[in-house]
Amino acid sequence: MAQDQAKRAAAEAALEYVEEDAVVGVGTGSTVDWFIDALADMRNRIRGAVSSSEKSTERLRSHGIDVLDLNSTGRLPLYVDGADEANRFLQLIKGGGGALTREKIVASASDRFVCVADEGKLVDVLGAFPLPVEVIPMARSTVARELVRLGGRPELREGFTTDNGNLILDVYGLSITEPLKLEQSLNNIPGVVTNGIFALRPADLLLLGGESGVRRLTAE
Ligand SMILES: O=C(CO)[C@H](O)[C@H](O)COP(=O)(O)O
Repeated sequence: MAQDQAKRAAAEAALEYVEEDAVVGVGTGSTVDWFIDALADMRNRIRGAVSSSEKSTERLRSHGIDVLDLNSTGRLPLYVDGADEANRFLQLIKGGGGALTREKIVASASDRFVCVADEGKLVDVLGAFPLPVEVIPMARSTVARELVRLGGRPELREGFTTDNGNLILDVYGLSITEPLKLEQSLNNIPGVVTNGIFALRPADLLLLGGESGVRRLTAE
């Protein structure tokens, strides 16, 4: 099964978790694009969506789905998003698309986080995928030096600005054996807005598309 079809199958399987009349939290990325396209068929049965990026907002609106402000919705019953890597505790690396900050905000405001991905995203140890870190522009160098001190090799994502007007450092060479601890340490570096480890708020359910259909994983 091609990777794209695996993503599509996982994304469409997430529809069954969408409740009538709900506001749905929507992530960002190619897998989520499939979810948005599928959600379009339910647009008259949901109240709308809270989006995690300008890109997803545009796609939601193109399907006639209302995009609501998180400040006016309160907590959300469901957040659906992709991942760059997931381990068996459903801790994730996210931010390949650079939307990690808003993704983390919407995930933390949601009662249930359903992560949709192709099975190639499941790993034993997080970190083969370079860890995205969103930084305030003036802190780029100081944060980069601190990331080197922690054992990583940060690289500026050239020509990229986040929806929040910040930069992304992609950190290579980290073997993330203690995701919770590293997420918290990175949060403490002045100038770091968000890091792409989702361990403080992991996914609740992982839908993995692959050859044999869609596997449903909950945390071990
Ligand atoms: O975190 C993300 C965007 O910031 C995406 O969810 C992640 O990069 C996965 O993307 P895709 O579904 O295209 O493989």
